Amino acid sequence: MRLTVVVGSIFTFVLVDNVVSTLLYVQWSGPNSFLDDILDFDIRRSVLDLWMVLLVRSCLLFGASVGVLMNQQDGPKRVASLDTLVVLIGLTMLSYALAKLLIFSEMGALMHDPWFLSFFSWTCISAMGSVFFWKLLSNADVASSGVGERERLVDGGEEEEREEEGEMRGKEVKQKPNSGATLGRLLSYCKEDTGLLSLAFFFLLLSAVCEAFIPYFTGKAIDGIVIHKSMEYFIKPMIILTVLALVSSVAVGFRGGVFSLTFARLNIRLRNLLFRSLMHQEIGFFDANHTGDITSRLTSDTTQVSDLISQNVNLFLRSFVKAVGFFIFMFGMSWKLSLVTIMGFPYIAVLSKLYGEYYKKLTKEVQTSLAQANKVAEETISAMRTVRSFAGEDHEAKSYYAKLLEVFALNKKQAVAYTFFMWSSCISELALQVAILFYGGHLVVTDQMSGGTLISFVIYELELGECLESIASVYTGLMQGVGAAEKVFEYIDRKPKRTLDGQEAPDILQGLVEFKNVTFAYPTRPETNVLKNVSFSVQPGEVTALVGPSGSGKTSCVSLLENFYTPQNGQVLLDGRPIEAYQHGYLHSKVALVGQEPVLFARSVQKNIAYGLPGAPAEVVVAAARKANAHDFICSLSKGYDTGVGEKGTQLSGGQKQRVAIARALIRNPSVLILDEATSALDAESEHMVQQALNAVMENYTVLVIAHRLSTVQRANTIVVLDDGVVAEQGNHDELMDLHGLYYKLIQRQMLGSDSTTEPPRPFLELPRHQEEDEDESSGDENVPRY
Ligand SMILES: Nc1ncnc2c1ncn2[C@@H]1O[C@H](COP(=O)(O)OP(=O)(O)OP(=O)(O)O)[C@@H](O)[C@H]1O
Repeated sequence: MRLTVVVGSIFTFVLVDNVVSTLLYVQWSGPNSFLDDILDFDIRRSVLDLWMVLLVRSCLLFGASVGVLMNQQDGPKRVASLDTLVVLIGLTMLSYALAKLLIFSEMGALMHDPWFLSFFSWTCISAMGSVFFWKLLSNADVASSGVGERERLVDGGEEEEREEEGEMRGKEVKQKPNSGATLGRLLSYCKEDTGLLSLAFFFLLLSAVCEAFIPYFTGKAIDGIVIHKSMEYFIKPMIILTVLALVSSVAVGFRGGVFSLTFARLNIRLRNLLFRSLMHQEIGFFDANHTGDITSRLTSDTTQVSDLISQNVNLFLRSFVKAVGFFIFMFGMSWKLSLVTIMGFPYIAVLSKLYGEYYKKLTKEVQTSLAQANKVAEETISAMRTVRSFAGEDHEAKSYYAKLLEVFALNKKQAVAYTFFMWSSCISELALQVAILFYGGHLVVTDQMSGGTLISFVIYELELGECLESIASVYTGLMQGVGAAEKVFEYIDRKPKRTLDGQEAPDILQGLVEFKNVTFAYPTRPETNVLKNVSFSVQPGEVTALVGPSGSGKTSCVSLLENFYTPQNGQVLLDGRPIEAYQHGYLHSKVALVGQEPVLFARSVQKNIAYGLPGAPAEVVVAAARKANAHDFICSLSKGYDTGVGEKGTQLSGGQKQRVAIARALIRNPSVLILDEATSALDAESEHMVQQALNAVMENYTVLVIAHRLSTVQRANTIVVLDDGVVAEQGNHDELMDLHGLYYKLIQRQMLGSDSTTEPPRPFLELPRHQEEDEDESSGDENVPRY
């Protein structure tokens, strides 16, 4: 709402409040002058104090409104920061009015005076109204009020810039989620379980009603012995008590079981949604977020959500229904004592709210910190061989311990917060009990209540205290669950920055790849262009090689061709169409990649080869394996094609893995095959086996090959030399050698074995091309390819 409207409403409210309260006060005090009332003030007869309460709320609202009008930029924020204090003040005004009612009730006729009752009611309404208007002021729309528009525009502009910047850097721009909305959304995921939830609610009501009657009949049983001194009066309530206790126990069991079932289903739903959302995120998202963080949301956060929500919703409903039942009984027994009880509640509620919010903040921090620790553990364990080979065990253990200490520092904060919360909540409860006993004792002494009723009331009050304690702890637990849920929803709701919604799927694909003036920067490093105005093409049926020093951008070209990222400028075309115009599944069946370090899944060889093609016939798998020179070694494995390859394929050698990966690419019968350093990590024997497979493949496919070992690409139809993200040279081997440029230098360096980034060349690589050809011809080696 616009600030001017809010302030106008507040001024009107303050005016009306002053007029009405003063009129009611004057009506009550009659001919006595204001000064007499002050000088002769008696809390049991005067309502001057209620009028003073009016001054407090008027000053608060008036002062805050003027303050916000004078400082529209920060005013609403400052008002909002005092929200809880103002709620407390409002509650105190309300409690004071109730206390006044109780004091006047002691004076008999005074309480029934219509002017007093009107003044009392008006004070209660205005106390709540003040809190309402305060909230309105804290949320007022400063922007629309005209003044300060310029500042807002400047600020807004900056904000937009910051948002854009955030987007550019691949970071999320986060809005503070609303706890109520998150909880509502979680419950909406249980819609399908409405039947189960209704059943749980039925058992909940049944147990709560039974439990609500127990203190009442306990009081009856005590009255039977103390007042009636008769077994008959004692036994009857005892039998009812037993039946109530039995029914309530059975209902409690059913209720708990059904709730657990419902929330187990919620857990499954959340995980499923989250995993699906993750599967559709763009590759840049996985560059920017660590695997440990992501898996921690998928595992521990989702479990926390369902566990905490299940326990706490169960506890909250149970406590709430019981509390309502107890209240009804308590009001029936003594409205005066009930008012005393009511006065204490709001303070306990505010206390829990404050604690709950602080706890929620801490929980989020603990989870983030835990995810960091998990990240270290996961990274270390998955690279255990490297850690062992560098004797980094102790160092890694220390890093992990340091992360755990960070978690512990937060745990300490949680413990301190809990200690203070328990102190304050126990003390406030104790104060309430003392007040009840004190006032209850007075009521019994003045014959306004029987002793048995006081005992029942005290039992109810104790039970109510427990319910409220549960509700307070529920709030904390729920906030903890909501904190975890917000993190889960953040990923579920995340819209991928790149959608794979291309539709093209032509029947025939030539396999012509063109890079046209491509400039590209990774989303995590938007300021660094790793490819600059790169143009080259891969002709159908030919072998094109990408070479260049390490970090020159070869793999980045492959990533663009795989449609993992969008270039900032220029286009990557396949048969003349932009790569993103193709259907996702179609593109990856036509453009297949054998990566630097192929990743296999912990499944059988057969399933790895047929990955993404469920139901591929066995003979097709075998044919692909044969083409990849992998059939023989697969047959020699203990279970042949059904042999498991272990996590990431660790149970296979590097060369075997690579050949399975080649088979996985070939089974798709691709139009374009990308070989990214497919033999770089292999020993000579494995390389030979893989190279044999590749030689055969290269003759039959359009191939884009990247290799450090220049001998493997010398026979390519075209060699594109990249240098620091720029195409430095293009041509075939001879043309490039004649240029005496970068390619020539690379060849020279390799021949001399001085390129530190590569292995020393093997003997046959050292031969100049014509000599190599001569030797090839003379040796008649079938395996040396001619492209
Ligand atoms: N996911 C990424 N996020 C940010 N920067 C990246 C990412 N991958 C690579 N880079 C950077 O992009 C540049 C080009 O890397 P790229 O992997 O394409 O080079 P390359 O020529 O394939 O190198 P190599 O031969 O050593 O594999 C490098 O500076 C690298 O640091």
